[in-house]
Amino acid sequence: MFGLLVLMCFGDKLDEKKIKELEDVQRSLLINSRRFNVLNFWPRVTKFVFRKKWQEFWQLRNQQTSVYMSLIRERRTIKEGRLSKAKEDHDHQEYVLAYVDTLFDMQLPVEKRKLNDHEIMSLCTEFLAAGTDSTSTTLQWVMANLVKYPNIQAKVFDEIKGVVGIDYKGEIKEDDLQKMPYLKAVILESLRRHPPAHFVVPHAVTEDMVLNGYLIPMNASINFMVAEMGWDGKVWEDPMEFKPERFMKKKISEEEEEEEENDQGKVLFDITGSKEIKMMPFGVGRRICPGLGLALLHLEYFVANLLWSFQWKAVDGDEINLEEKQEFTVVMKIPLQAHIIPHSKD
Ligand code: HEM
Repeated sequence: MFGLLVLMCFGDKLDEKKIKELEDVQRSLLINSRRFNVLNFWPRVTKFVFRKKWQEFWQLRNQQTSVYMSLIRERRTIKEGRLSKAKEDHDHQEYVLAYVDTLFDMQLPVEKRKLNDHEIMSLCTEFLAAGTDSTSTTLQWVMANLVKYPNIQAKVFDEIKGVVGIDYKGEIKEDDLQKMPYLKAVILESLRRHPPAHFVVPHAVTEDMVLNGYLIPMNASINFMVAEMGWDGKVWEDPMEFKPERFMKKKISEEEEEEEENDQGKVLFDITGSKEIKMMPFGVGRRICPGLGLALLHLEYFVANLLWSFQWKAVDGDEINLEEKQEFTVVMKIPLQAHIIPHSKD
């Protein structure tokens, strides 16, 4: 997942060694983020009290800056080179835009200036940190449930088979995924039952306000019980059960409205919460996760291809344990172990 996002962030011409360096420094910062949190309080004082911790922090931070800066500069040179070559050759060969390219061109509307390299680094760090663990943790939860419930796994496999045909030996493509509502329902059910973030990023209001009779003071840190919302028995039937069917539109009788016919068997759920909020694994409103569409696409793509290539089985005598553990995201306490057996499609 990290490799894929690095590719989307910095484009295709990357040195493997640099990707590895980037991964190492990003992981160290993530793992140590809770330890370093204390440095946010009274930096003037903690500079002396936690001198060693500050040194450690700055060492990692300098390492991070050096790796990111060289990647940013390299990409800028590649971009400028390719664009001027394309002009010279009147060559309209497609240039695949990377996330960082969009930042080079961005103009801040109020300050009327471009982003500097440190701001670009900060946004690239956010892109990689926010998108990697959240998606890979969710993927692990989805696969764990598919191993635990072989009947659900078989249903997804049958759906894929129905779309591509049993003789198909290639990769499941993005267009095929649009025709797999049950697969989408499995992913939504996993996000409801095992959201990788049990809270969103803290929010605040810019002036005092009263909501449902409660005073929300200006600048108070506000958060939402994301996991509890998805497990609320007043909203969800058997909330702790893994039932993807709850996201499928119920089949209706033939006599019912003809216009509803097209919706039968489809997933009809608004994950953005624009009409009502029954769960919010990506947050809702203005600060909703901007990677939502990308995350769902990646999850559907990986799950479909992992199931199309292999049958996933529990290791003999092993119960799939769905206990949770808080790391950067909420992960499986005992990571998934499974036997994978290639499907014979001959
Ligand atoms: C299953 C995968 C993911 C989940 C569950 C998830 C969840 C979330 C949540 C709960 C928030 C905070 C929303 C709030 O504060 O109200 C968030 C923010 C964010 N996410 Fe995701 N995310 C996922 C994947 C991704 C991906 C793939 C990317 C980009 C590559 C991404 C980029 C971001 C960014 C940049 C923010 C901060 C937005 C802001 O500050 O306004 N996320 N995400």
